[in-house]
Amino acid sequence: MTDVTNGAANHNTPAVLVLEDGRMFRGRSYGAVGTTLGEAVFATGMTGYQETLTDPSYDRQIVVQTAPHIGNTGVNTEDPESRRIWVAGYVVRDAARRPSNWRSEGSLDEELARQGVVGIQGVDTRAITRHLREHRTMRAGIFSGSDAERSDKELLDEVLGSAPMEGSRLAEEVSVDESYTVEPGDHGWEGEPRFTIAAVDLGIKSMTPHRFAERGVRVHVLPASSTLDDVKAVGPDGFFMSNGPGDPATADGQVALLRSVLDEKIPYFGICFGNQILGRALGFGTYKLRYGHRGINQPVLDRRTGKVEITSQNHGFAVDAPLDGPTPAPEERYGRVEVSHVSLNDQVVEGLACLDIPAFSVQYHPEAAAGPHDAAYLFDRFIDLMDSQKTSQSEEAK
Ligand SMILES: NC(=O)CC[C@H](N)C(=O)O
Repeated sequence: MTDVTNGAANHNTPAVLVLEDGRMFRGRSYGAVGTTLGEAVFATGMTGYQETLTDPSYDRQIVVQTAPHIGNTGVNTEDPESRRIWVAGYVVRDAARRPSNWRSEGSLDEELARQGVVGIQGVDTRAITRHLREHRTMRAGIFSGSDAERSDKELLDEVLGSAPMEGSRLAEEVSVDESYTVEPGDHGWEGEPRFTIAAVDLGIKSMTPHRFAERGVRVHVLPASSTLDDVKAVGPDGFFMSNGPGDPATADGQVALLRSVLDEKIPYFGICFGNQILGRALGFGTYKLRYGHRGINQPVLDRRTGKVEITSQNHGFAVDAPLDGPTPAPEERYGRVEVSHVSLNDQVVEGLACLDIPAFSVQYHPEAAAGPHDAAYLFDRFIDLMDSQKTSQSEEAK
């Protein structure tokens, strides 16, 4: 929830970050002035703040940047990953006073103010991060201007009255209302599209359809509430579910949709929320991590190849699946499944691969915006999966 009471920030305007356990960090306003509430999380990316801010998976989250200097390259119109900034609030140590970059079209401070995003600067982000890491991510508020002058108790009560992330259903809030198509020809692909997929937007980042399109895949992006008929209407060779905000335990509609798609033997690839939905469709549970994984420097082991990837991540929940070997999926009709990828920081499940149906997913972000490109091979793996499914279906038809 954001309540902006007056205009752009003046850098001497007081601001305070209040955590739900009563810890307070006083600083100065950044971006819009007013009040905002959300879940405080930390992100460890050294670069790519525009991609972070515009990632719809950050809806309702107050993002603390561990990189101390933010805003130095300004903002441009090329890097956003969606139509707007989604973070509920923004916490930085040292905000750049003046942007300097050949692509810069304006200052981050002004852009945050223009979009009504309340932030705070001049706080000890290292101390905040350590606190969240030791205690867990928690509800928080940023209060600036006259709102920062209210009593500590009033501010804390407001934070304690806000909704927790557990149980939040947010994908519908950030998804598109109308479907649209991303054409390979608009992304450098020459010739006819090779495949067509239906991609459900649960908070999709624009780089994801781009990565498909540049490989010759036509992408029909569909709203979060789409049905099996909507999916089949585009004649898909494959099905995709995107990243997105909120608690995967609330995504019953999408779990039911994915099950019906898997029952049709349409190849599936999921990213992040799409990985959690595959986990649930197979019958596993999900749970909230203590402080999550957010940043563009997260090491993951591909257990099939033994290779380590440095990945971009943004998740607060994870799939609860057994790490040892292929196991039968709790939903028996889907056969065996294995945890294909695992976090090298804490052994959290980072990928699932089905052995008896054409479906796999990862918890991290191979679209790499921002972030390293190590995991781009996953888009090719999905193309190979669609290819072999098409071949085996045409052989069956003979
Ligand atoms: N980026 C994502 O898709 C995040 C998925 C889910 N909202 C989580 O926090 O774990």
